[in-house]
Amino acid sequence: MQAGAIGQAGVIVVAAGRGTRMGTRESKQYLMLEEKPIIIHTLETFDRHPWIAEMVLVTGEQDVERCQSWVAEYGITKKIKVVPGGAERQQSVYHGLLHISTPWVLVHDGVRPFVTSSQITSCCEAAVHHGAAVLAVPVKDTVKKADEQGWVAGTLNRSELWAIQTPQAFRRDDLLSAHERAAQDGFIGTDDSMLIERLGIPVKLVEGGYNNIKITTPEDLDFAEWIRKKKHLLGEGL
Ligand SMILES: Nc1ccn([C@@H]2O[C@H](COP(=O)(O)OP(=O)(O)OP(=O)(O)O)[C@@H](O)[C@H]2O)c(=O)n1
Ligand SMILES: C[C@](O)(CO)[C@H](O)COP(=O)(O)O
Repeated sequence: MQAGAIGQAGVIVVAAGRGTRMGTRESKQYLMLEEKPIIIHTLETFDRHPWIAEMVLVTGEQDVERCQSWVAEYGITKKIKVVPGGAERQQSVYHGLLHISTPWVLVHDGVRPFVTSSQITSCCEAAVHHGAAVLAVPVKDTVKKADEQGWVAGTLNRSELWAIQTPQAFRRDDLLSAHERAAQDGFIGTDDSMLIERLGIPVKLVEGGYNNIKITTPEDLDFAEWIRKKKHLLGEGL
């Protein structure tokens, strides 16, 4: 394996959520953005990346078939499996992980379609160098803690705060152990790094981008349209 490069990695793209905060009838990962479902934009970026050897798309059980059709229709070229997920994001990642055979694995939210090829590269390089890596951006707002009555309970030191994104890259065996340990302990985390951190494995932060948004609420769709238009103006693909 070339120094600094991850060699051949697998990616788990999780897309089995219901999108309750978006509130649309169609799950947000299947909404159209520039005439393609959001999830296809996400898959295409990983499909084009030279270090990604295999992909696992985790969807709701009821969506496996239509996603398999889309993968063919939109010409995804890499080895890809579409598998059903679980009730929590964490379970969906675990279901996907059971189908990964590469020594390194990336986990990515299906609803982050603006991840770039160079962000994937940076995340992979940092993982190989440091053992585990996550994309993140410095927090721009002042962040306060609140008490239960809605009063300010303190102000956090912003210079220490990062908003965590995906992809997140780990050794496959570490991630498997981390998920098994979390399941034994009944621990549910909001990202995979939390599970890795519980094993005492250091995780390196890699600067991501403020455009690598997770499409979560309706206003994110407007922002996604704006990012798409801006990328066109700049002559960049999605
Ligand atoms: N059981 C779940 C829950 C979430 N996800 C995926 O994890 C990513 C990040 O989750 P989030 O934005 O919270 O998506 P939803 O769970 O769909 O949204 P909500 O919490 O508003 O219902 C999404 O790509 C989502 O499809 C998943 O694969 N399986
Ligand atoms: C993994 C993640 O995208 C990091 O920001 C995020 O935590 C997952 O989203 P959720 O809304 O907490 O499920």
